[in-house]
Amino acid sequence: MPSWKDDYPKIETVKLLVVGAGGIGCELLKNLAGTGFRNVHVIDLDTIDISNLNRQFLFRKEHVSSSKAEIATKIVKQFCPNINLTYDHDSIFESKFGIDFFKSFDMVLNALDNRGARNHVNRMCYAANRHLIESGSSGYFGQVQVIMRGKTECYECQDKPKQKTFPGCTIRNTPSEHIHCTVWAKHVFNQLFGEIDIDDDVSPDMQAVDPENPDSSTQEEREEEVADTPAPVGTRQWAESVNYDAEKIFDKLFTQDIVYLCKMSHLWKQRKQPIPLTYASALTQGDAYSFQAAQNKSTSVWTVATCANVFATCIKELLNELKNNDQTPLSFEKDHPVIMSFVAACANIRAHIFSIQTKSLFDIKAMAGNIIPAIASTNAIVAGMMVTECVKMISGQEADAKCSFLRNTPNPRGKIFAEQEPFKPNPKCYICADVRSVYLYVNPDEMTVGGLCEKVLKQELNMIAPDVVHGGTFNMIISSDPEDKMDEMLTKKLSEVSIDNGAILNCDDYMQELELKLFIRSADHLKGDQFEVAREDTDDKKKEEAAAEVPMDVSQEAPEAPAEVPMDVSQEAPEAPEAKKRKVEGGEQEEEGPEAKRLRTEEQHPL
Ligand SMILES: Nc1ncnc2c1ncn2[C@@H]1O[C@H](COP(=O)(O)OP(=O)(O)OP(=O)(O)O)[C@@H](O)[C@H]1O
Ligand SMILES: [Zn+2]
Repeated sequence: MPSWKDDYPKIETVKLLVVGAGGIGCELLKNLAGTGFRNVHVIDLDTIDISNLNRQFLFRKEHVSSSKAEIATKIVKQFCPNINLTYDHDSIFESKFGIDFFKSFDMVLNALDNRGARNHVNRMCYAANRHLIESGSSGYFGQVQVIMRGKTECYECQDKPKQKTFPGCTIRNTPSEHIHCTVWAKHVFNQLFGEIDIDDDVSPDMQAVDPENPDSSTQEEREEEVADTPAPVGTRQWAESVNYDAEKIFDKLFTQDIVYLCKMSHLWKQRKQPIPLTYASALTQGDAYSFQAAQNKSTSVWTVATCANVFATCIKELLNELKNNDQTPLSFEKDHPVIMSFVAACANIRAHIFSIQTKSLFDIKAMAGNIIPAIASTNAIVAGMMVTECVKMISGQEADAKCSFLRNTPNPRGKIFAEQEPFKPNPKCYICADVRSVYLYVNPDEMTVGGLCEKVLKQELNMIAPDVVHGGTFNMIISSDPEDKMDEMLTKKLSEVSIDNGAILNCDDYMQELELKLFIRSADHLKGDQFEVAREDTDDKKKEEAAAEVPMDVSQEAPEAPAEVPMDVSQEAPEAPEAKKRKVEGGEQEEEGPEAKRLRTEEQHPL
């Protein structure tokens, strides 16, 4: 039987790197082997979880807890012994996977599940000048993006919508939906056992103005309400002072803090007041199942008494885990039964207190882990499209390469599968443009150098080990070399190291071979480490727009119709690109980035 190999002989010689051996990765490896690819290396950091077995078909029950990359390699080799398939059980962020490593492959295929890793591979492929095929799926939505340096958009050319965040005061003071309680419970977990982030405080916020009724109280009234009550103490500090006694922690979180909240009467003028709950009374509310018994009831809603029991057991278990790990902070992991049960119990008790419907462990896990059901057939179609594009790209048909989308409902042409030409690179992209710049809006008297490093450069801009030099003073502000001993510098406010409005910072990430300029713009309304980033200077943009504006009465002409959008992708007309800052912290949901709106393809952008 004729095979693709006859028409595309390069299939047998090219070397491919596959990053991720999960839902899409398993399908992809099987397809590559079946198509005749002979040289493939796969990297995955994870081990097989029982919940993967329904769709990651290379894995069986006996493989649970083994390396995904290792087992995928072993099983593919069983049905395709000729393949030279090798693996690493590691994170793609490891320094051993540097630019030279990427250069040792002809092409890279991503089968990842998070933006940080995708951004990183995008940068490495850009620096190594290797084509990349990106993929993603989310329920019935699937997407494949072809990325060719200098020819197409890169993965980061357009801003992507941020994950939904909630105002801090809703989480701390006035939850109205279960998700608010779940977010709060995750913060409680971090406060007690994880890395403390001051933005994740869980005690009542007495400064908070009611977000839904901002005029319902004055500052004086709010201070008056709680004048005779000492402000709540930090959760970790409290827990340590009572030796992590579960009952006492329960009573602080669900009795004392709630009593304090009730005193903030302006919050309860138009909504139901929460009802404080003691540990002793919680144990009397319904059947009290043990932690073990509760695990078998993951799809039923636990009683308040069961939640209290689970809460207490989990505190003991997590404290032991902390001790056994030399006090290394724990991090939230939805597949860790004790952590997840703690979060579920805590969220449900809070929901109960605020008269919000409680939920099952299963449902809370989906919310806490942002789980959208993974569908095997979506992954299979996506992996199939990746191989099709890969074959085109290795065989001189780059011009025919397409981005493709799978939708959950047919488009106006009656299709659920759509293809589109890849877009040209965005000249304002801070990864693939010739001049790379980012405008950073901060309050230089409040943001610290440490905040700049962790929150802006690492978390927002996904740098791995940034070095930063002040463009005016040439002083080193941040160093990736621990020998430079910059600890004291990290505690300084930006203004103390001459980073004020107009300053330019030269940032460099050695591993990603990424250099970019950070233009500082002072924004006094921002507090602490809050910041906003933009691809262009929004002040200049506004001036340009004002200068270009035609006085209303001079032109009566209708605005020009916008350029056509490829039919298959969207029937909506594109909106004029607009410079919009993205608010990153501070809680409000962010606006879409400038060009993200252009095509209105967000529904089809699960990547
Ligand atoms: N930095 C990274 N380096 C290597 N592999 C990674 C990295 N980040 C994520 N991955 C891998 O990418 C794969 C993505 O697969 P998938 O989306 O099916 O996720 P999953 O964890 O297997 O499933 P689920 O999230 O639904 O439980 C995972 O196997 C994950 O371990
Ligand atoms: Zn780009």
